[in-house]
Amino acid sequence: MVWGPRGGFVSLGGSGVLGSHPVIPLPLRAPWDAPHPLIPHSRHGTPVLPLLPPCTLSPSSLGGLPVAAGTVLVPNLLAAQQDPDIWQHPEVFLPERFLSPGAPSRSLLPFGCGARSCPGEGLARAELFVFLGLILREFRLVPGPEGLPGLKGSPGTVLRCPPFRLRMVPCQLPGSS
Ligand code: HEM
Repeated sequence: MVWGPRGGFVSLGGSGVLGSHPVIPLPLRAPWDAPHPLIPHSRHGTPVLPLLPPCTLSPSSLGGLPVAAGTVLVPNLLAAQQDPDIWQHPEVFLPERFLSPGAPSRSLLPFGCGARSCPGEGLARAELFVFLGLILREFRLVPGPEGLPGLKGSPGTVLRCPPFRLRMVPCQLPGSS
């Protein structure tokens, strides 16, 4: 999440763009002039849960193909979010991709979709916004000598970011002494 547009850093510490209240209110907008585009992107490209195996309870169809009851389907969210037909340069951290009017935001599926989509999505988004906002406001994030890890993630049941070192330098907010 410390990757900034085009591989640089996101660092808002000390800029005052996120206000100075102890708690960042949700309606507050990020400096890219749209509601926190970092949040969709923080899950874009590398969804936390890349593979989910639901099972059909009754006969159905998918893309015109019949699916028998009891079939285990494995939708690949990772592949969907890296589909080059929908996303330009899906491997690159580009939060501004969500700002343009025609942005394919509905193709972003970190929380799944349909009847079984994640019921915790609202809470997760709110938490991400508040905690990420606070961290970015209060600290300047400086990478260790090894630099930042790539954006691919370590495969497993959940897709994890490989370990890396980061220094969190407290920032002086404008107006505070
Ligand atoms: C960044 C955080 C989170 C991510 C990326 C995430 C992602 C997902 C995904 C992809 C699914 C499967 C959706 C599907 O099958 O189509 C799911 C299901 C679920 N999530 Fe989350 N989730 C997050 C946070 C949470 C939180 C905070 C809660 C609860 C407070 C939660 C509760 C659930 C539950 C109960 C299900 C199962 C829904 C069902 O099978 O009907 N999740 N989540």
